[in-house]
Amino acid sequence: MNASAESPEMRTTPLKVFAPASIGNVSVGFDALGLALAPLDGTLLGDVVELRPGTGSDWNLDVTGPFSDKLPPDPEANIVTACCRLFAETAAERGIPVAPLDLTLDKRLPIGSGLGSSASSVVAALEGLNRWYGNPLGSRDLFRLMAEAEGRISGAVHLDNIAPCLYGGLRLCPPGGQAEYALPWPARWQTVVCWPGTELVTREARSVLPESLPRATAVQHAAQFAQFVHALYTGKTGLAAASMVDLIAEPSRRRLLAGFDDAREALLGRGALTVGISGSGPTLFAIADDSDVAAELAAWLRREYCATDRGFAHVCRVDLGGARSID
Ligand SMILES: Nc1ncnc2c1ncn2[C@@H]1O[C@H](COP(=O)(O)OP(=O)(O)O)[C@@H](O)[C@H]1O
Ligand SMILES: N[C@@H](CCOP(=O)(O)O)C(=O)O
Repeated sequence: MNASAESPEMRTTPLKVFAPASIGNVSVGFDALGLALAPLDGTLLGDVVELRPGTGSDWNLDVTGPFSDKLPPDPEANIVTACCRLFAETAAERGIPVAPLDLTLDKRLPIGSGLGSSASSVVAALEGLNRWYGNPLGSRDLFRLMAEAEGRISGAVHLDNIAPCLYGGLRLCPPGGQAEYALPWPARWQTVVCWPGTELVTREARSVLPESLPRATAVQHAAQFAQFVHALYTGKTGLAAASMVDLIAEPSRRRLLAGFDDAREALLGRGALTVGISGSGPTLFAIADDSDVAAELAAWLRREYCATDRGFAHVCRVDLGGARSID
């Protein structure tokens, strides 16, 4: 923890908290597995929330950054303001009064991208608020608030972005509870993510999913999930990659992602170990165990999968730090 040494009442220096981008679902493990990402070139891929002493009687939010123009202009419609109010209510229920602050959201992740954009704002805001006030909420309560805030925006509570974004790494977060567990991730693997520059709102991408699945599909997914976890723990990276098959969301969602099928074929032909939809899309991810291959996949994606000049591709390692203070 990097909390400032100033006491909460006396704090005058701004506090900035960064929360990384994440892939929810790694093809296998729909709603139950998520991976935090850090671009190898040092790009800060995630949102930053800065907190300062309040200058008014209510919370005050400014939004800056490359994707600020895509957010609703009304601060009340921003999930960061909702997080402030949720935090204040929860603290008040525990007899801890909190004075409103001035905040700035540096919106660095595209909205509706499949990179856990709303989770990144939620985690940076709530982690920042808790640090600012001297950590009045325990980690379970804080995690619960983050889940609630993310659920409000994406249409369902799913922890597969919140957990990796907060704690880093690959996290297993069984739906329906608050538990989450760290899983190993192969050190040699590089994850290439490409956001094509278009938007796909999570709520809509969830609405195309089937309500129920055939028994054979459920059995196959459970087996593949178990095989994936076994392969990670035993270092069988080939088996792990082969287990990354999306039987739940991809069959319904791939038609929402222009060029996804062609991209997968091209990337597998260029040495990708596996290719999938990041979160609810339209970001695509591919895994490679060789730097040259990863760089070639990223170059191909920039050329062929990006649909607007705002799109990007990054070669990433796993982010093991999760949410953290930055200068
Ligand atoms: N700080 C924020 N970050 C991201 N989205 C926000 C934020 N505040 C409000 N929103 C709204 O929440 C919705 C998030 O859409 P969603 O598809 O869930 O994003 P993502 O999948 O990238 O997390 C959008 O309608 C967006 O306008
Ligand atoms: N498991 C969720 C993940 C959504 O991630 P996002 O980055 O698109 O918000 C899903 O697949 O719906």
